Amino acid sequence: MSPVDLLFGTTNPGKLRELRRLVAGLAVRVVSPDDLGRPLPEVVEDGATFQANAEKKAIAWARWSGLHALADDSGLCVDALGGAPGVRSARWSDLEPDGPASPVCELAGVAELELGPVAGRAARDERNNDKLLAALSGLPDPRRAARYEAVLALARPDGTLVGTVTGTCSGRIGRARRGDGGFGYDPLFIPTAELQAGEGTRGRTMAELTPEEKDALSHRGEAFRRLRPLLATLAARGA
Ligand SMILES: O=c1[nH]c(=O)c2ncn([C@@H]3O[C@H](COP(=O)(O)OP(=O)(O)OP(=O)(O)O)[C@@H](O)[C@H]3O)c2[nH]1
Ligand SMILES: [Mg+2]
Repeated sequence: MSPVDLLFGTTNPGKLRELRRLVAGLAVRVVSPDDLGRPLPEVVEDGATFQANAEKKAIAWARWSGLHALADDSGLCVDALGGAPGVRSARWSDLEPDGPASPVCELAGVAELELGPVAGRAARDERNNDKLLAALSGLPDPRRAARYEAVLALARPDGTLVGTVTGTCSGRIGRARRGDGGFGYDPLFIPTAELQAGEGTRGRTMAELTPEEKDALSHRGEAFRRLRPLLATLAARGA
């Protein structure tokens, strides 16, 4: 039986890397928007919740591609910031242009234009992390609690929804970037499981974990494990 094609409707290479790992063992072939070689649809993420955005993206990508499509809307929610940045995590630092300049790019938004989408995203992640450190500056550990949330939505080619699943990962925001794995806020996010790893351990950030270690405890890994039975059924039916 040939694997079923599943479009992963994302513009985020970090998410795509993780999803390709997570489908291992399933008769599913992950197709990226770039694989289809057509101009990407503009999907405005104007939903107030991760679920609203994930479902909107999944439906739009399914209809655009004619394939089953999976979309992920996710983000970082910081207790001391009332749950911000939340659904605005990707572009948080662009929202108030007076955020601290990134070491990579002096002016907000210039990176995206001049360095291209990948370097632009890296520069934006740098600015987001600068802003997060500034926003929590001086707060003691107990006030630096945060959680990642991920919502995965699966849509049929006709744009109807198969299902939506969620995952979360609690942790704490560190005081300095550590590690070069993962993406986005990972260099500052210390999972609770790492903080409980034992007396005297400093707790590794998400970016210091191996990919497999991150998948085992991340919000995306948890959401995907809830999605797996739906994908197995899809694959068994040959979509
Ligand atoms: O360090 C991180 N490790 C993670 O595991 C993670 N998951 C989400 N995030 C942050 O939240 C935004 C999602 O925004 P988002 O869901 O709109 O995705 P995106 O805009 O990057 O791509 P797309 O899937 O929408 O095309 C991302 O950009 C990141 O800043 C993460 N940061
Ligand atoms: Mg997005």
